[in-house]
Amino acid sequence: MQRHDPDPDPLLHERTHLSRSRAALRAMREDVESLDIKDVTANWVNAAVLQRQIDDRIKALADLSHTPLFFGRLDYLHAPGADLAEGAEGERFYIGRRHVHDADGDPMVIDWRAPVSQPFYRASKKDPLDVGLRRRFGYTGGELTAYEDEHLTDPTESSQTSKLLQAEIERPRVGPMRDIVATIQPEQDEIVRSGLSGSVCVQGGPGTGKTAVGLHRVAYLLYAHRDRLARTGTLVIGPNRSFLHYIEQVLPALGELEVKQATVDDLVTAGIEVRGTDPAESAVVKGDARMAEVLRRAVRSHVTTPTEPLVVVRGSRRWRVPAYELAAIVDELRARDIRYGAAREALPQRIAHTVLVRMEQAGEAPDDRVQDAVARNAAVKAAVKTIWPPVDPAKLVLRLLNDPDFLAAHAEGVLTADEQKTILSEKPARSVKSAKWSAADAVLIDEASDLVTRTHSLGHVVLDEAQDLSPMQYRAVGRRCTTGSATVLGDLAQGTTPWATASWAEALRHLGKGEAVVEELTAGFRVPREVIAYASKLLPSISPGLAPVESVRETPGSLSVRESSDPDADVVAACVESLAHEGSIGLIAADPRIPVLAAALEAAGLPCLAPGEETTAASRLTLVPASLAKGLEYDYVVLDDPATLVAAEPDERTGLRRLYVALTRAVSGLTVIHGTPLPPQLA
Ligand SMILES: Nc1ncnc2c1ncn2[C@@H]1O[C@H](COP(=O)(O)OP(=O)(O)OP(=O)(O)O)[C@@H](O)[C@H]1O
Repeated sequence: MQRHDPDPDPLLHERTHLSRSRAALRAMREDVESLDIKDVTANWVNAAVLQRQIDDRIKALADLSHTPLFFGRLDYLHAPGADLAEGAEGERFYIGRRHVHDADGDPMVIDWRAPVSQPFYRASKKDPLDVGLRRRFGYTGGELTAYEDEHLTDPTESSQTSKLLQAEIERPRVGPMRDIVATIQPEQDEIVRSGLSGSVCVQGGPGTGKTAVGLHRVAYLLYAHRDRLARTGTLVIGPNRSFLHYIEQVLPALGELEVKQATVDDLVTAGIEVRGTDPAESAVVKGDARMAEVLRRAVRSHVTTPTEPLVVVRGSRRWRVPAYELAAIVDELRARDIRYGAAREALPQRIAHTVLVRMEQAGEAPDDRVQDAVARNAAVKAAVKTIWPPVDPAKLVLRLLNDPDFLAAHAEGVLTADEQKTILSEKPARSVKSAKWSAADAVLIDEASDLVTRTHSLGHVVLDEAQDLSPMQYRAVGRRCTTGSATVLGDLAQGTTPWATASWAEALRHLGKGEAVVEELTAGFRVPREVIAYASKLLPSISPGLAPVESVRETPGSLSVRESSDPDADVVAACVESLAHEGSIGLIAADPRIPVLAAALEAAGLPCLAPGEETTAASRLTLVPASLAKGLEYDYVVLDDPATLVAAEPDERTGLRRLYVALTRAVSGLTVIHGTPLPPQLA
């Protein structure tokens, strides 16, 4: 494909640009390293802050030998508009992970997130976006070794799938998740670059790049709205620790070190310890959005209408506020859309104001200080304590779950009698401390806390594996981005909780982002065609109406399904067989099978890791309980008995969905070993 290029040795030319860019990056780093802040900072706090910023900047300017400085080049037909381009006078741009400039400030490498880089991801023969040539670079061990050209305006050149993209997708997966900056696809790029103000929801089957897209979107938003998001903060929410560990390197590799990660449980368990679990039926009711109304009523039930007048003594005078006037103040505060705690704080001032009016009517001239003093008066404080008492969210939830009458009073017409019975504790705890709180209880406490004091909202939240959240969990996440936006990622077919999301529209409503656009990703970058076709046989049973993923990869021989009369031995043998290949291996099994298989592997002298432990070239086999497989991937997967995996779940649909997740973790090959008959859907 080099026929259009007049350059006699393009590769040499590009390598020269690479080494010059590297030198320029080194010079940029040295500039920062040589900054002397002694003279510019007046105090040690400023010095420490500045030093930290400098250290971060130095880290961000590191030249990582295994991540190429640039991966693409765009030759524009015309110089892009000066307002758009980082280097408007040039027509050729090298696209990389970060911006690099030479001593004169001219760009050597353009950040992939800059507007001028966008055509690298979006330009096509149909719409070349003024790009004459798009070049992709291939690297081997940090060396630039190949390039691939597309002449977008040349009608004689036929479109082909990029071999470099293909190679990137097929590269063995050892270690944590990698970034995909070099190969983001057009439909993914649209999501990555959608604006900060709007929320986006992405429905996509296994391996369509939802997690990758969500993480790159954060990196993009931080680039495009750095100041705003530095103030308001960003957060990535994932299903569990091992998953978060798996993805934690992606953003730092893109130069973003400030993004926090958490599970939903992490967010809501501040101050209490989760030691209990709920049976499914009660967790479903506790996770139902109607609980928000029960809690709202319970919190507000603490407010009482005053029946006694209030008498404030100041000096020799007594000021009397009649009960009906106090009641009017309370009614007005009740009607306002403010938090319980905020209203409670406003109440003494309102009462004091009424007293002040009385004083003025009596010819006094009280000022603000008098109002403050009245608000702090013991009689006023005592009245406020009776009328609008403090509410402890955990105590409130404890009482709802322990006291049938209290629950009935607030759940009347909201929860049925049976539902109320379901969530009442069997062994009522005496105190918040001794209670065996469950994860669902923690979410209730979080909701109650928000009714009392507004939860702090972040600038942007990415919610991964969203399909597993209960409505109450969506609400908990939603209140952490009320003033910001969200990226919601999930797959309805992979929902394995009893309260799994059935429709995105409804989930987004619970999240408070009903206006979010739902996008769909359908191209699969992980699972080979044969394997995804096999797994997709489950779709009609687990998520009728969802289209199967279109794998971009043909890998003949990637699926092997074997019946076995000695499954433990055959599973071990399949692991040994997989280990003969390069890359990571995951042995996925029903959770109850894990101890047996761990023993079998040990007896065979095969050491294995737990999910979340990083695979390395030396230690590549992970034993994965099916319950933790979500979101993860392995080059080769050995799947232990599907029917057992299905049977380990509370119902068939959940079992088949869990199986769908397990069947879709493989990048290069899947071996299914079954000692019992396969579920009929797979037969
Ligand atoms: N454009 C791309 N170029 C290269 N690799 C990609 C691209 N998009 C996705 N991938 C790779 O495909 C794999 C699957 O991506 P990812 O884990 O983000 O998918 P997912 O939709 O979140 O899957 P799941 O539903 O199973 O959680 C990852 O290894 C990811 O790096």
